[in-house]
Amino acid sequence: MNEYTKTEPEKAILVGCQLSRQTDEHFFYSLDELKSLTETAQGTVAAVVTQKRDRYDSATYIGSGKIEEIVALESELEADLIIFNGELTPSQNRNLSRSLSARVIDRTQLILDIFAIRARSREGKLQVELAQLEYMLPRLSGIGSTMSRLGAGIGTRGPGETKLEKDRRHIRVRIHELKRSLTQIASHRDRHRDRRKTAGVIQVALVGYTNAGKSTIFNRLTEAGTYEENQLFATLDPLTRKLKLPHGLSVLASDTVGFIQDLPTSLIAAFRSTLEEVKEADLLLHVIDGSHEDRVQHERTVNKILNELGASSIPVLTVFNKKDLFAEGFVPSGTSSLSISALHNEDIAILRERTEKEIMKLMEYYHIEVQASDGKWLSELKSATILMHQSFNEDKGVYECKGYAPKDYHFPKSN
Ligand SMILES: Nc1nc2c(ncn2[C@@H]2O[C@H](COP(=O)(O)OP(=O)(O)OP(=O)(O)O)[C@@H](O)[C@H]2O)c(=O)[nH]1
Repeated sequence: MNEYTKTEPEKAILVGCQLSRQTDEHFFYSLDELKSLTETAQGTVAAVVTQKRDRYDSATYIGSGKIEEIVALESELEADLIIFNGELTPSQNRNLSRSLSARVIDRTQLILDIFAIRARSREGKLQVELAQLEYMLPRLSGIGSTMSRLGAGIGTRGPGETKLEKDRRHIRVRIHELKRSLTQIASHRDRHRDRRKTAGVIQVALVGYTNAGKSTIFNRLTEAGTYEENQLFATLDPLTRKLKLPHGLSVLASDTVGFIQDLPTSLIAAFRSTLEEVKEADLLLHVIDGSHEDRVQHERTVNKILNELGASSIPVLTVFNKKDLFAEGFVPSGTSSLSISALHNEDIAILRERTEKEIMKLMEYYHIEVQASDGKWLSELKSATILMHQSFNEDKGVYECKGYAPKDYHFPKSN
């Protein structure tokens, strides 16, 4: 529960408009997704209304006959809000709000709302607030009082609602402030990223469709190794933590925002900097809810977004999660994949091992001898490489060490 959660779920009517150029598959998947998104935002779906058109009505998005149908439905079902499965222009929103008594929101506002509930890092929260305000600004005038501020239910919640003022001037000032803070956070993050790169720290990013279980896996993978005194790890965003691999090497793991189909453009822009982490990653763990009937579309959606981000060449380990809920007989295929349940410790251990194996593929095998007197070097190898094997060679008086090291790793000089 969070402070924006209402105890009574709001009743929503969903409205979809299928254009002639849109396939049934895409349209109904997108509508199904809108249903899940509504539920994620703690609403219930009371009815779904659809219409086929050649193009959206420029004044009201859908035709007047459909609006009358919705007017009748909203009073019959006592709906609290009408959610349109698209992006309404400011004037469409105004006109629809005049005809309908329930609150009108669109897909973008719904998604922004979910992001507002879920944003965890300070940067994420500020970005959602900025995207909400920028979306709201042109839609302010002439809208009923419930729409003119955040915090009035689904589609209106946000991390900064207490600071918001109704009037545009205040919003513009706040937008300016948010942009400044975000620039500072971004440059701070860039500096850290550079330091991490220079230090050769390997980075893993968890990506996946919303609700796939990324955060659950992330927390379990990293719980043993949160913050260390080590400077490199000390002041990171809370969504990047240390992940210790079975042979002792520590890498950095980042949790990312959940992906959604047709992510509104304003949000892609807002989250671009957070998603930079994805581009910088050496390995992606693509988490898929294997128990979800739409898992194939989910996987496609995520791959499409990765492609758009320019991250499609990064090696991926596909993690089919929620094995405990898989349909009978479902066995995911794919060479670089595994099935787990994030709720089972033994599966998390298997994932950790598998992640280490994938990271080894990015490294170079080494076999070296370390002088017995050179203990410092040995401990350096343990912490900076995957040291698979070490044994003492009595004849030579050296340790034989075998393992995998980052490609640009500089082996320390022996005494
Ligand atoms: N039964 C079952 N539930 C799981 C498993 N993994 C995660 N869950 C649940 O699935 C829900 C979503 O998990 P999260 O970890 O929040 O998912 P996420 O991918 O981070 O979601 P976003 O924040 O939307 O990106 C939570 O209720 C988890 O408890 C699993 O292996 N089995």
